[in-house]
Amino acid sequence: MSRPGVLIGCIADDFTGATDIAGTLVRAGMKTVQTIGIPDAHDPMIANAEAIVVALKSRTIAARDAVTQSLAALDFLRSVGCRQIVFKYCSTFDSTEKGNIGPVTEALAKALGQKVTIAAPSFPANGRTVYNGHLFVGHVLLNESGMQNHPLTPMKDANLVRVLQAQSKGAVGLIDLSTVLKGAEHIRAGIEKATAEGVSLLVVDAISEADLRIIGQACRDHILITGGSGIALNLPDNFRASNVLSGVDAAVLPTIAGKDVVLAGSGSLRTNLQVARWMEAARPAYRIDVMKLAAGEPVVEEAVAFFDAHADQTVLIYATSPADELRHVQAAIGAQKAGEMVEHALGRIAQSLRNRGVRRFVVAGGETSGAVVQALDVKGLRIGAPIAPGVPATVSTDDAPLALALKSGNFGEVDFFEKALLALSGGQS
Ligand SMILES: Nc1ncnc2c1ncn2[C@@H]1O[C@H](COP(=O)(O)OP(=O)(O)OP(=O)(O)O)[C@@H](O)[C@H]1O
Ligand SMILES: O=C(O)[C@@H](O)C(=O)CO
Repeated sequence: MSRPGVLIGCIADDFTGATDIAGTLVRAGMKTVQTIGIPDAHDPMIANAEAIVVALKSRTIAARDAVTQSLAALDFLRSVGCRQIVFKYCSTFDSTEKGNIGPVTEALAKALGQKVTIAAPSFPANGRTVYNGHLFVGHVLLNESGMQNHPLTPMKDANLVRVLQAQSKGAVGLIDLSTVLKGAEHIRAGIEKATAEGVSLLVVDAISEADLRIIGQACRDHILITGGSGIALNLPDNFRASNVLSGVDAAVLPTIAGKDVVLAGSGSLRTNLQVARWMEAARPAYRIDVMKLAAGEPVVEEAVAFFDAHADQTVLIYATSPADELRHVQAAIGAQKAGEMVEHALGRIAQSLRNRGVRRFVVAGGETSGAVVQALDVKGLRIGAPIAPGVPATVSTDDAPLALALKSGNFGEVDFFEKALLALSGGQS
């Protein structure tokens, strides 16, 4: 069988979201590489890839910049021959007031000449389901799940048709669960009917992986699909059905020797619990005091000194704080500025620790992971086995490889940090 080249190209709006969908494609048997930003089309790291996930940090930037970056990623993916494009955003539909999911989807659809595009953020393995267009996290609506307090993208409305409509020029409609449950033909008919009625974006209900697989089948011929990582569950099978996948085991990574560290910049409820669990176990932890950081105090140097003082143990360095403390800091400094300062500090800390022999990084938070990975000048990631749903182990593609676990804020059980450290050191998680 001759190699078909790259089949699926994903544009992810943050780095942990990128590893999430890359992990899904790997588990489905696709040789997948994650690039940090847009690489050169001749970069050797993409040589044998069947899927490429371009990780952008475009979730919280201005909509026009997110559009420009996403179109550049699309150009790259098309230049290497991708047959299907997935725009991957958060399963909690994280968006700023002015976007960016609507503007980016519409720009990609226009560039690809696609009339109607689905939006399917469901991720049932992590409790995110969509029913009658409303996004639930576990048993509660999105806007009651803690996401209403998100530091950068507070989600105050669970009705995704309304949220997406507010961000989009075209009309937004819904393919509801009763249609999804009737099967792929009915979904296709629903999409055709909506298109005829002038709808160009369709939120699609899904409450199980089976639903997402059927939606994936129904959209087999869509050149652009958007959603959470769950929408990719069936895409490799669509290609497998046409016998164009190599079938090589995609998930074996080398073990990386060296020191390790946990860096947490997520403000999510789950990361707060994971940090609390670390403290309960009386493991060493340094808290980044954002007010001190803002006052120009040497917080980065202190964090590194703390690491040095605990050289024989694994250290957690965190800015994660409960919602009320976060609000206090944001009121004093501004949410955007506080976020950037914390990200910059964690990036500098990561650089110093790498110079001290750290080779394995567990990072919590999408924006935070973006900042850390960029500070470490990582260009690409090979994707390994899952540590938790949505979080695979990864190893960077450079000559001096690093092992990284990039965790979305709300992912992983309370003992995720311990599990990830074990998995990255070559143990079983
Ligand atoms: N104590 C703090 N005060 C103010 N801002 C903070 C604080 N701690 C973290 N931040 C900022 O909050 C933002 C958290 O976003 P990040 O994407 O890293 O985590 P998350 O939103 O929980 O995760 P995800 O996007 O993966 O769901 C970052 O910009 C981070 O720098
Ligand atoms: O879809 C998700 O929930 C994650 O991959 C993510 O993008 C969170 O930042």
